[in-house]
Amino acid sequence: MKLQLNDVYKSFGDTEVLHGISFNVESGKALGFLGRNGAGKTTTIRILMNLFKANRGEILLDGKKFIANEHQIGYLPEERGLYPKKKVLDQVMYFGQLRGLSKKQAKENSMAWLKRLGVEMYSNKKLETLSKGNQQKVQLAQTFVCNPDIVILDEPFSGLDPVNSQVLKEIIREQIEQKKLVIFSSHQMNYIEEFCENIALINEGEIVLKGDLKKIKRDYGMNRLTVSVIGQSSLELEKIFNEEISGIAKVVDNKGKYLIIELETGKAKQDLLNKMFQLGLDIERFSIYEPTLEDIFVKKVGEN
Ligand SMILES: Nc1ncnc2c1ncn2[C@@H]1O[C@H](COP(=O)(O)OP(=O)(O)OP(=O)(O)O)[C@@H](O)[C@H]1O
Repeated sequence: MKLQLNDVYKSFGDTEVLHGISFNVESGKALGFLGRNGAGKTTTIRILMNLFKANRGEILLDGKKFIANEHQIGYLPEERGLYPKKKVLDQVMYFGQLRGLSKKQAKENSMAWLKRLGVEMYSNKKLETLSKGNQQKVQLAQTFVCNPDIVILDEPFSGLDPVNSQVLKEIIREQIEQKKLVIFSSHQMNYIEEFCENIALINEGEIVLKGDLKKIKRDYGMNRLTVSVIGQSSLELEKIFNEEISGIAKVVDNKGKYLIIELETGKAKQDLLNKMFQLGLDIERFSIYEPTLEDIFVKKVGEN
């Protein structure tokens, strides 16, 4: 399956918040959808879910108009939508039935998911009596109860302790392996790096970066190296770079234990190595720099 958003616009009153965004999601390759607070992620997801109507643009699934109600979608919204006074099993089942499962199937699936998420012992308790993390797990059971083909997770790890995060990680990995179409929105970059082959970065209602995360990292790392030497602090080494190596490379960041440097245009790694040997520097570290997603995020949308 391939989901395509093409040139989607959305305004609230006179304020346009999405200015023509486009990106694709393919099954089996999770998409990390990220951006700063207020960038437009939730609005985009709500448009996908048909909770908001776009002013312009189209959403296609395998080339045909995408109508959310015609598909099994597991949506974990940012604002959690459960009933505090209702019993846990009843509300997960209710949602399953709402999505077309028979009562029997809904009960079976609900119990299986509550068990998988380690909250089956609360099935007859009112939701409001559960801890925040356990309520989150019930919400996750609801997300998966109808065995969705499309899974949209907005900050799914919020409130989960490390053990429960591990359980959820396994579930998400499974969903990806089962070739589900997964959209994962989070401010926690480490999770996006862990699961997502592709990313779409939205800033102030525009997609400013998208595509294969590995390739994006390679492109961002281009011409950058991490360097340290034995017997010199990173501050001392920074000074040497500024004073004696400036035509070959410049320091872009001092990480304390090492420097991130960028080769000047037309200069190669070998030029820098030669110069460092010439200066008698005892090289400890000299490797291609691979930026983290957080580095890329801050660089791309960190200003202002
Ligand atoms: N119902 C609404 N009415 C008016 N403006 C809205 C509405 N929903 C969202 N907005 C505005 O649209 C913009 C995008 O908001 P959105 O919730 O999509 O951001 P987000 O990327 O999900 O942010 P966060 O990471 O904080 O959840 C914001 O300026 C927000 O104030």
